Amino acid sequence: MPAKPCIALIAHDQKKADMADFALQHQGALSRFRIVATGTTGGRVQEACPDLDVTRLKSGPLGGDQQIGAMIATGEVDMLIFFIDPLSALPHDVDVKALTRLATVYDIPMALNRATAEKLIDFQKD
Ligand SMILES: O=C(CO)COP(=O)(O)O
Repeated sequence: MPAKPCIALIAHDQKKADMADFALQHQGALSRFRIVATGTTGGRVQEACPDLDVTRLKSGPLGGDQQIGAMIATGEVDMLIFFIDPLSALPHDVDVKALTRLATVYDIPMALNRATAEKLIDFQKD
């Protein structure tokens, strides 16, 4: 069986409920991926969808965004869904920028809000 593609899931605090709901709604499509997530986001996704296998990395402000960026640079991530909060100041804003930059450099499909994520995940259904 070929290896599953990898999807990275990240959500800022104000968007975590939205991410948990998104994961619940799209459990079927997400189960076709290996899922990696920043620490707290991964916990919320796992809580909402206990059947999904989620690898939790460090929390975003403690390096999780950078870990996912490194995985993108080494070709390990095929898609990024990142629900960003554009209305709050973040101590690790530079990490967020670096991550979205690398996803652009490596031309990874990337959704930064739910509307785009819904479209991207729709492509995964057949
Ligand atoms: O801060 C984040 C992304 O920038 C998300 O990290 P957590 O999922 O650990 O909250």
